[in-house]
Amino acid sequence: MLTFIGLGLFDEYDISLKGLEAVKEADLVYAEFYTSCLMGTKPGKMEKLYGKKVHLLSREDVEHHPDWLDNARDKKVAFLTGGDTMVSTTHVDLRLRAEKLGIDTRLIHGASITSAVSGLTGLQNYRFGKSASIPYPYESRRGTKVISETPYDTIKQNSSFGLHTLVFLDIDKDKGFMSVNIALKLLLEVESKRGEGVMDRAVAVGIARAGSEKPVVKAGYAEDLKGFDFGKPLHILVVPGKLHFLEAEALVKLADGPEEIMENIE
Ligand SMILES: C[S@@+](CC[C@H](N)C(=O)[O-])C[C@H]1O[C@@H](n2cnc3c(N)ncnc32)[C@H](O)[C@@H]1O
Repeated sequence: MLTFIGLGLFDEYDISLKGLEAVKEADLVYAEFYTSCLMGTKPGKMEKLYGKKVHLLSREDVEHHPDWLDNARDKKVAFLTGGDTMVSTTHVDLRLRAEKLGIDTRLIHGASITSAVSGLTGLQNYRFGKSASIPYPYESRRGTKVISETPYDTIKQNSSFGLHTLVFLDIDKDKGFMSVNIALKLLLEVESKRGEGVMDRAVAVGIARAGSEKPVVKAGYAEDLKGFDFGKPLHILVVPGKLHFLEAEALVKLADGPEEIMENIE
């Protein structure tokens, strides 16, 4: 049996009781922290709470060579992931591989950043369009910096329908956790190249450390927000589209947004 368990958002206590029971009962416990991670804890603290050794898996172990899956043929295996295990991950592939090997699978859900963002900002979940991800720029073979324009295009398309865009930020082994500040700078660089008015007049909302005692939620014009100190990771960004009156009020009152946001009410 392979049990996918979402760990929630911030520390070892965010796991559900059902998840905790399943980890305690497991013969083997694996975890991946490259799609997301819990910044308020460490593997050692998790192991203490679970009373189990946690084997850390790389992207390679999960997506290309999941040899460890074989253990789930005759043992109870728990596979842990930050947030909800199936939200903005490709772990359905792992589940399908397991099922093809004749291994039974089940899911134990965890709180996800996708729902936390609606809760913290007041932006309604059903008014979001397609999500985007911002990767770190890379160097082309000619040695020039290449910035992905895909997130800019996704924001542009969602905005044309009045929809909000949730923007996931890169987690890179070498470069670290991308901040809201870097993400906004990259989007504004694309704006100055393309000049289509998607970001320069946009209000954005940055969120840091959802699930912690003191999450930071700050709304403002992209240009102003790019210098704001959001503190430690993880960070995520939202670019709102048209706003319902209550959403606009929440951004002003709960996210310290500029009063002009009220002009964006549909
Ligand atoms: C690829 S998504 C995976 C989402 C995860 N499976 C979930 O359900 O929450 C990971 C990205 O979401 C954002 N994120 C995840 N947890 C967060 C948190 N607690 N606070 C702020 N941003 C977070 C970061 O931008 C991070 O790089």
